[in-house]
Amino acid sequence: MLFNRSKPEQKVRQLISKLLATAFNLSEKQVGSWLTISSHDVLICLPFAAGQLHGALEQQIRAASNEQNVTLGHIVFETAIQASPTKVSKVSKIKNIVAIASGKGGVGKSTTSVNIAYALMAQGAKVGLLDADIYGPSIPIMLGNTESTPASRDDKTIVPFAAHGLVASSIGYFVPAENATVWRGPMASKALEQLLRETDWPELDYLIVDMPPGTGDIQLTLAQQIPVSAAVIVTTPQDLAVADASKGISMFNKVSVPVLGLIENMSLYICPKCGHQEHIFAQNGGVELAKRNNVPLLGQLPLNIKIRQHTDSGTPLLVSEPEDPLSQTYMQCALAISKQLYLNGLSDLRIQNV
Ligand SMILES: Nc1ncnc2c1ncn2[C@@H]1O[C@H](COP(=O)(O)OP(=O)(O)OP(=O)(O)O)[C@@H](O)[C@H]1O
Repeated sequence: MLFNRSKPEQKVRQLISKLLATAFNLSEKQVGSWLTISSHDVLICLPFAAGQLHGALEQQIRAASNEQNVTLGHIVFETAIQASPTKVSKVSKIKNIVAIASGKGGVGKSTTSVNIAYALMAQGAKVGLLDADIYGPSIPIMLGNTESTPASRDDKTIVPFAAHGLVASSIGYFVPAENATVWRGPMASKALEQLLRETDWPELDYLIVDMPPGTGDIQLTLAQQIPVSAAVIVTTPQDLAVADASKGISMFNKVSVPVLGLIENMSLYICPKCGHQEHIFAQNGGVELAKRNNVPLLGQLPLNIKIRQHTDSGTPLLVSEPEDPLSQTYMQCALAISKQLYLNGLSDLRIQNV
């Protein structure tokens, strides 16, 4: 029979499906399509970036197969991220554009964008970073790339600059910060769209876009005219920032860009000498906002001098100290973003199939 799989193969499939379903809180049916089994060899093609878990998953699979006397050969993990649908036409070679936004300025949106970009890369995705913050393009400084100017190989497209393995570009090359205050939404979005479409990006799973802070005309036009797959909102826990972040969520809802969730930055300060914890910017503001809006809390980062020192000196934490617990927190946020975008795609499919 055409669909009759051999018994040992079926056993391997059942065992691995069960483990993956538990690990990612999905159904066995959902994870079943990730598996290709040939004889005793297994290829696991994950639809989101979860590189940090590959080793532990393999160990769990091998332990379970020993216990159940199931013979296993090679286990290979791959990352195969799908493109999500957008209203505006997509940029060639870029599967997903994820906007990182904040209602209020200075909450750590650029710092988060940079570290999330590296964390997604460390999780196994192909990632680029676009600095769209016309008011204060800080990405070149954070990537240690202040000297570079846009170059072109063919006088038509711009070559993005490379920084510690990441490709990036900045609107700051084209919009002098001192002029930004007089820019209107259509002007900013035109400049950004040109930069986006005329940059010679390599194949990317994700392009992270560091948006300008705020929820005004410029942000609304950018969110509408750029083919954004989804947005992530960064906030600090204090009331003022949370109120503005809430406006940010409403803005993306208005233009039907799904909000993947919230990252609460500067959640608390832990004294490195005595370990005392202080909620300098109030407590749980982001947590409550996420609950109120029924969006996931993707992660919480403390106020920590290492984050500032590394980012401000052009070697972000993920690059300089990838094993640091704070880097691991960024890794978990990156995994949550990637997985949430995948889950959004599943619910889109369900809607289309109704
Ligand atoms: N978790 C953190 N711990 C310590 N310092 C942080 C943290 N997050 C950000 N910072 C620091 O706070 C400052 C502001 O951060 P950043 O520039 O990322 O904010 P922003 O929201 O992008 O600002 P803007 O509104 O200007 O775009 C930077 O000096 C950065 O290094």
